[in-house]
Amino acid sequence: MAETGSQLPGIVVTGASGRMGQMLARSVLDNPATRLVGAVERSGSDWIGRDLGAAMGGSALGITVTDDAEAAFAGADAAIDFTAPAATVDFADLAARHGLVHVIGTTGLAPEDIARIATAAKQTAIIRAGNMSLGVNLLTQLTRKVAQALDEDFDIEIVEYHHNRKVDAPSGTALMLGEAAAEGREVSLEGVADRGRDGITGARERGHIGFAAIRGGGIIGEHDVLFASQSERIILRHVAEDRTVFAKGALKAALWGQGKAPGEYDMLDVLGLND
Ligand SMILES: NC(=O)C1=CN([C@@H]2O[C@H](COP(=O)(O)OP(=O)(O)OC[C@H]3O[C@@H](n4cnc5c(N)ncnc54)[C@H](OP(=O)(O)O)[C@@H]3O)[C@@H](O)[C@H]2O)C=CC1
Ligand SMILES: O=C(O)C1=N[C@H](C(=O)O)C[C@H](O)C1
Repeated sequence: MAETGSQLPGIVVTGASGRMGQMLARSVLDNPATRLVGAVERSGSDWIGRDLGAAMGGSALGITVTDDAEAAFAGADAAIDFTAPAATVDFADLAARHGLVHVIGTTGLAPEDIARIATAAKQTAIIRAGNMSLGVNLLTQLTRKVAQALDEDFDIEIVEYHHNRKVDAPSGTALMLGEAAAEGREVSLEGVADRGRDGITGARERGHIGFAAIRGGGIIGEHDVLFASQSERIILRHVAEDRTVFAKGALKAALWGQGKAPGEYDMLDVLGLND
């Protein structure tokens, strides 16, 4: 039976004034299978109290941007959250209390943030990924397979490129790719990651996985996984041409999560790429 407007999953977007927040709000509004039911910003933002559509430079939508996340979450089926770590852990608690699906795109989470999210996921479905695009999630699988096939004669280096407003490094995507490479090699990433080189570093250690972060202009997000031996190089590369790839994945996750048991999920679960 076709769903009527009020039965479609209602979605709240947090960080609504942000680069991803605006992209997500537009994607929810454009998707005939979803309803936008709330837009949350941090207290003090000059978007609070304004109509979201007008604040985004278009016509009014009848949705007022609020800092009352509690009220916004109470009436929703899912929250899509691309904000900042301190906000995301609070939103996870809130999602758990209201039993709504929490889709987390926020990166730069510390181990204690991830532990708090895991606690919240005992009460509701939480889907989290450092990159929600189909391409990057496929790339993690390829990276794992290539790392498995090659021995430590091949040095693995992950190079990420982002815009000059990005606040965390390595990117969430770079860490996903690093985890995939470490998994392929059957080692713990923590034990082999080189997350920044400066000065007299000594020669590269065999078996380590290196990370390098480039920040410049408006680069949306590009990632290279380099496998380099003395005589050949393989480079796996993903380029995000625009932010719709992330929003599309997040929306897919919000819909996929409806009716799922409490727990932690990732985009491989959503995309059916777990093998
Ligand atoms: N997983 C993925 O596929 C992707 C992940 N990201 C990640 O998403 C996050 C956001 O990226 P981006 O949109 O570029 O960043 P922006 O800085 O443009 O947006 C973040 C927004 O969150 C808001 N915010 C901060 N704290 C709160 C709070 N307590 N309550 C409500 N809103 C809050 C910010 O408000 P203010 O500016 O006023 O502080 C801002 O509007 C980053 O961690 C980024 O790495 C980005 C793209 C893809
Ligand atoms: O901050 C961004 O912009 C992005 N962040 C994510 C990350 O940290 O990998 C995903 C994407 O690359 C864009």
